[in-house]
Amino acid sequence: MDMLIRLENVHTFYDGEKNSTLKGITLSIGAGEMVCVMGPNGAGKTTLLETINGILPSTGRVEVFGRDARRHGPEIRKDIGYMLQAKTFPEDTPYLVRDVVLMGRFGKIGMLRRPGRNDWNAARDAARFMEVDHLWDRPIGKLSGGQTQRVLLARLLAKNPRILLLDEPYSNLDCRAVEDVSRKICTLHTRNKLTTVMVIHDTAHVPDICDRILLLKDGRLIGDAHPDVMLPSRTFRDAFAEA
Ligand SMILES: Nc1ncnc2c1ncn2[C@@H]1O[C@H](COP(=O)(O)OP(=O)(O)OP(=O)(O)O)[C@@H](O)[C@H]1O
Repeated sequence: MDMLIRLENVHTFYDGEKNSTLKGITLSIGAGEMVCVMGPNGAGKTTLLETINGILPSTGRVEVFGRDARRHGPEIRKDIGYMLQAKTFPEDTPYLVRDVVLMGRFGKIGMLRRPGRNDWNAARDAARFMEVDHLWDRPIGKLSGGQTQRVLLARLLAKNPRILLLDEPYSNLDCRAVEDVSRKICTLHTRNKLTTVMVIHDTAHVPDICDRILLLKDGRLIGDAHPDVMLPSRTFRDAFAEA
């Protein structure tokens, strides 16, 4: 399998912190894999996504698409769709759904060009796929949590990435919206042959097509296995027990 993401003995540091937040992480993620990252609060899950995205200082080796993620960050990020944790927009945010979806094209458009017809077409196709095209002219701040999440996924899709990094895409959603967004993520992953790394909290949110769960605790990778092996394991249960 072609390894798209490779970390070797990675320590990631936050500015001003003496100790590293990630502590010696080694892992590889192959093309087409769907990987869930789990672990208690503060384990380093978001930090792991940001390290893969090449935006935090780290030691060790971080390779994405076979290139050093810290040296080639901007080029690598053109092919990564990164969705931040629980984004909600204030009601008076001055953007319409179509503006937000089109933002997914900005990396391809560049600073000096205006969006062309193919950019609008890509945005519209993405909105259609995520079933938010009927919301096209609505202000982004006036949507429900599930609709907002689908618009943000449409923005990622408009970018046409090879890797998806999703930080808790299901937080703030009710059960129906979780099911709906989950189905969309899985279809997108499979249809576009993506490699997906997704932070989740709830074991009920592990998709059927998940290949592996990475278990983090205190900045260390303490487990890496198929959900059928990981979820019933003692390691998994103990990770969430109070220290
Ligand atoms: N900007 C920052 N500066 C310093 N420390 C940080 C910063 N961001 C996160 N941390 C610390 O790094 C550790 C890991 O945080 P991270 O957000 O990666 O955890 P997480 O597993 O995603 O947690 P959660 O489940 O609560 O979202 C925590 O101890 C946190 O306090």
